[in-house]
Amino acid sequence: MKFTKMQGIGNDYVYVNCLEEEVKNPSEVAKKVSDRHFGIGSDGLILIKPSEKADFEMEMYNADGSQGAMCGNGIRCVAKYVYDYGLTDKTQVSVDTKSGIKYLDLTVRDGKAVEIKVNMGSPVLETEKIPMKYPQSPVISKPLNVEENIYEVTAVSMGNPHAVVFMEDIQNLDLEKVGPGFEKHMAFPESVNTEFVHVLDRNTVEMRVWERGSGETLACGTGACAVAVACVLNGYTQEQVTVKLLGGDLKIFWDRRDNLVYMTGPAEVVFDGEIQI
Ligand SMILES: N[C@H](CCC[C@H](N)C(=O)O)C(=O)O
Repeated sequence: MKFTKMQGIGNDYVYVNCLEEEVKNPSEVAKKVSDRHFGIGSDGLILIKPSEKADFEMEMYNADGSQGAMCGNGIRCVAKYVYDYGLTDKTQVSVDTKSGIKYLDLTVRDGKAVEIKVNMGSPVLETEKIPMKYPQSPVISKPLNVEENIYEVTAVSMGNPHAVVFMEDIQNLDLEKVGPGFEKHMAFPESVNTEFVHVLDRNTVEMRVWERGSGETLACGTGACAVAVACVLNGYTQEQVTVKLLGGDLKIFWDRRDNLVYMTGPAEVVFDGEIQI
């Protein structure tokens, strides 16, 4: 199987051009290629497929083989791949996903896409899903008991589920210990991606993420969008937010007039390869 390893601010996936390759059991392939010792090493597998509804289709699998509905860092890399590898000469590309068609604008320099802006669609506030101990007026964040510790959580969907937790110190957070308790919490029957956020100023936050199906990653594009929405709803930032992740920064803008979230960031090719799988 021919593949291209790519990364969006450190959120790295194995990409397969399914206009040329066939991947029979993508869930199993995702687990094998993601292994950082016995495989290629990645946060998961992303298939680039033809589409009747858009220019291309993105099918995404986490490292544990579970299928994700959307991947923000991944879709920027898909756009870069289809342009750089000559599948299209358009600098405005549409990509169908399990959470709908996304529209991307490519910035090209020396014939390569270097920055990609994605219309990530409209956020959905899902905090009401979290059971309240006492009935209160509708609130943006709700208490969630994780391993006997109470965390205030703002639940936002960007086509995939996110739980956003605000705290003063995320550097010393033991994510390996805390992350799984959120991921598998009964409040999220389809599991959840959890973002731990420290607000730096009205336009800047830093975050770490424990991703559903992949554990801690260096970045999460949909998560950064969910964080920006949660920051605005809780009154911490303005609608234009720079989200600083371990792997780099993403620029997020929530246009409240038409309720669309825009994410802008880089995408890089690491290497091309072939693997017997
Ligand atoms: N783990 C996520 C999919 C990958 C999302 C993330 N890598 C991004 O860039 O949005 C899920 O199962 O919903």
